[in-house]
Amino acid sequence: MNNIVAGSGETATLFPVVAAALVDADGKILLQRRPSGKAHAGLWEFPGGKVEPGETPETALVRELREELGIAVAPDMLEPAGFSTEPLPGRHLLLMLYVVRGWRGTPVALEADGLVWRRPEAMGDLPMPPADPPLVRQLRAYLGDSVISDAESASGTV
Ligand SMILES: Nc1nc2c([nH]c(=O)n2[C@@H]2O[C@H](COP(=O)(O)OP(=O)(O)OP(=O)(O)O)[C@@H](O)[C@H]2O)c(=O)[nH]1
Repeated sequence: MNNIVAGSGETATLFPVVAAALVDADGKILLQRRPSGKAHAGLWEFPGGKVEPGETPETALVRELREELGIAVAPDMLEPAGFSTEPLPGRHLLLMLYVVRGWRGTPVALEADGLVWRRPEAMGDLPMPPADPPLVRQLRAYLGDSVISDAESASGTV
């Protein structure tokens, strides 16, 4: 079920990963630094991780945010906001990004090397894994659109 046909004609195993863009009251997004000893060590990423067998993307992300940051997120607070794909050795990454605007608790780096809050337009100077720049572009478009539609609904034009 999980095998896809890669462009070369070979098959690759799909590797589903979920990630969150936590948005604070100033419109800043939380990024975490991957620890040494892991793939992409030292790079900045959206918190999240693998979808384990038997999990939905949403249950996986709720679990990862609890494990990595110590926060509680209700599944209905996860807004699908974009995706990216990237070939990896022996498998193919499918990285799904959700916007999260509400959670309980204060994020703490329980697994990462550090945390930083950045506006999406200011993320360019942080080194990120190759799959992430497309997500940042989609995030900027998504948040820009939702800011516009929030303003329109507040002014009664929608
Ligand atoms: N959470 C997260 N993972 C990302 C991002 N971008 C990206 O390429 N990834 C990749 O997606 C995978 C995430 O899985 P993971 O964090 O659970 O895997 P891991 O290898 O660190 O953990 P493991 O030690 O349990 O195997 C890694 O290969 C990671 O490099 C991102 O923005 N957020």
